Formats: sequence, C-alpha cells, structure tokens
Amino acid sequence: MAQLLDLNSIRSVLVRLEDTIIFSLIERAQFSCNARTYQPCAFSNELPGWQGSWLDWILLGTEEFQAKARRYQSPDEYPFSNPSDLPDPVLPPLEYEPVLHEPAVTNVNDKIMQFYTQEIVPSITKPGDDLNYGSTATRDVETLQAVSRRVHYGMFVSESKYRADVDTFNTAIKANDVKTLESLITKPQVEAALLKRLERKARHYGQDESQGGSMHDMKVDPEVVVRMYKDHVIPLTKVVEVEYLLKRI
Ligand SMILES: C=C(O[C@@H]1C=C(C(=O)O)C=C[C@H]1O)C(=O)O
Repeated sequence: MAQLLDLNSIRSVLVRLEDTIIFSLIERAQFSCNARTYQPCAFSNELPGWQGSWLDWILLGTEEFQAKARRYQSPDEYPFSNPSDLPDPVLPPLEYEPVLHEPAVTNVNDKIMQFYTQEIVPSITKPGDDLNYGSTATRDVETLQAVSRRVHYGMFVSESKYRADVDTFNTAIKANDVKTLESLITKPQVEAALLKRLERKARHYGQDESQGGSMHDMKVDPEVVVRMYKDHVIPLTKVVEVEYLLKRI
C-alpha cells in the first residue's frame, strides 16, 4: 500500500503519460481539423437517431467494449460516456484494497472534452476536412483517454498528500477553505520542472537525427503542448485534487 501511494511513484506515472500524450497528439496532427467530427448530428444520415457527434459515437462504442473488459473498475480510469450507458464487465471484479476514498471520486471528462475539441485540435491540425473521420476519431479517443488518465491521477496525488498530513488537511476541509487546500496541494517547482521537460520532449520527438533535422509533419508545436498543460491539464488536475479533498472526510 505504501508503494501504491508513494508520491514519487505517482509522479513517475505522470511523467510517463507526458510521452503518451505527446505521441498521441502527433498522431492526431497527421489529419486535418475535420470539425464535422465534433458537431452534434453532423452524421445523421450515417447514424439515424444519434443526437451526439461522430466522436461521441466512436467513444461510446469504444468504451462499451472496454467496460466489458473491466476498464472502468480500475480507480485510474473514468469514461467519457454516461456510465449508466456502459455494460457490466464480462470478467469477475478484481479483489484489491481500495486506495482512493470512493465517495470523493470525481469525473471531469466533460471539461477535458471541451478544451481538447475547442482549443487543442484546431491548434495542432491543418484547417479543413480530409474525410478521414475514422482515423480522426480513433486518434482523438487515444488522446482523450491519455489526458483523462493524467488529470484523474490527481486523486492519487491528493490521497498521498492527505495521508502525509491528515490534521492540516482536515482543518482546511472542515473549514471548506478552498484557498488553503489549493495552496497546500500546489508545488510550483514541480510544475516548472514539468513544463521545461515537456517543451524539451515535444521539441525532440519527431526529430530525425539521421537527417539532421525534424520531420515537420511528425511534430506538434512544443509551445502548444506546453500551453495545453499550463492552461488546462495542470489547472484541471488541481481542481480534481481539491474537489477530491473537499469530499475526503
Ligand atoms: C500533481 C501534483 O499536484 C499539483 C499539480 C501538478 C500537475 O498537474 O502537474 C504538479 C504539481 C502540483 O502543483 C504534484 O504535486 O505532483
């Protein structure tokens, strides 16, 4: 249990997810913006009666299948689709001691979907429509699920910090003192080091050393990746940490 909630071990998962997220953004950037993918009812001919977007439909199908494989019984996985629309697993539940305080668990995937489709996709893709709706949505699902894991891992960070200083956190929680909770969970040095590392990784990935330069279509703008974390991923992770703490006792 100690290993499970060791803050350094938890942070190493966040570092590893940086690579997953950068590479999934590079894959998505291979296709045009394909804005139709995100527009409700834009595929009403192909999907009669479906009120959501093409992406919503692909997400539901993907998550239905993954739910059968027990994905959403894992405390680090949260669906974008309505959980009541997902089937029960075909596998028996895994017996393990719960790590998170279940009543404090929160799902912010609606906010992730919003910033990803409205800001990130337009900033990493060529404008226009290349008709590659299947590939586009498949890459979107991969990216959204990686970002979701990253943001919701904030609950493990929060639980680890809580257990390390129960009295201090309980005082702030009982007073509903959000400002103090935000200050207690915020580690500016960790954030600064992360953004520097992220810029370095995004600048390096997609490089082809043998050709002496970068393969431009293999890259995403490092500034976009840094800004995504600075403006969305980190702030939303901290929202998850604080929301979790407010319901921890
Ligand atoms: C995730 C943590 O909590 C906060 C959020 C961070 C992030 O989202 O990258 C980094 C540091 C903290 O401000 C942590 O302490 O590692």
